[in-house]
Amino acid sequence: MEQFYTIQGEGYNTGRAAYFLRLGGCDVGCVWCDVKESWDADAHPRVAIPDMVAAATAHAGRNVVITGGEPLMHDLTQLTAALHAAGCQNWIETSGAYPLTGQWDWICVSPKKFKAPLPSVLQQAHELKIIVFNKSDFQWAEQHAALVGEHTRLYLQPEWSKASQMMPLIVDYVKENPRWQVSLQTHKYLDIP
Ligand SMILES: C[S@@+](CC[C@H](N)C(=O)[O-])C[C@H]1O[C@@H](n2cnc3c(N)ncnc32)[C@H](O)[C@@H]1O
Ligand SMILES: Nc1nc2[nH]cc(C(=O)O)c2c(=O)[nH]1
Ligand code: SF4
Ligand SMILES: [Mg+2]
Repeated sequence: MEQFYTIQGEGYNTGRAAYFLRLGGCDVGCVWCDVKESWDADAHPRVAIPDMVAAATAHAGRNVVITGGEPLMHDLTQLTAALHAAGCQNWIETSGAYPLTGQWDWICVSPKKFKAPLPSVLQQAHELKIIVFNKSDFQWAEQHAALVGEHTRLYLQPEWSKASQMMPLIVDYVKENPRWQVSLQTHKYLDIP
């Protein structure tokens, strides 16, 4: 759908330069999704893998974030192999609703109520990032934390439109439950892509 070189705004790798490949297509249907224009894969031009790799490696950074849309609706075997061959570190942003394909250096799973994550993807997550839209999401967060590995990093990220209401609850929760950390969509505060 789009490609851009920016700073990873969220989660464990926040603040690090990364080239984003946003792949079209998603059927998860989050009511608060901040890229609904990504949902229809056919609305976006197809780009060949060598062209994506060339664009990604035209910058100083070598970290590539593959996101969407839901990137795991595509078989990512060839794209990630080509990026690795070009010396890139491959990071994914996924809901976990589809089986994991490809070679990954960092896996961020952000599970959704609208389409459940697969246990096999949760078990491979380096990072679990829960979007907090209302109070009930803390209990829901714990249900998913029980399904990831013991070394998986746990993040609570406010849903953007609810951030001012949810941040005080997130702060209190992290102080009481220090295995969790705060994640903010810092790129939105920085006004960068
Ligand atoms: C747009 S999604 C694309 C990747 C994948 N479909 C997923 O949901 O993980 C990228 C990240 O943005 C988060 N996100 C989407 N809309 C958001 C919003 N309104 N507020 C906060 N985070 C949001 C998602 O939970 C996910 O972690
Ligand atoms: N800067 C920046 N960081 C991000 N981290 C995850 C994003 C996404 O939409 O997947 C995203 C994004 O859209 N921009
Ligand atoms: S799974 Fe990701 S891309 Fe799909 S609707 Fe939800 S937030 Fe948006
Ligand atoms: Mg985003």
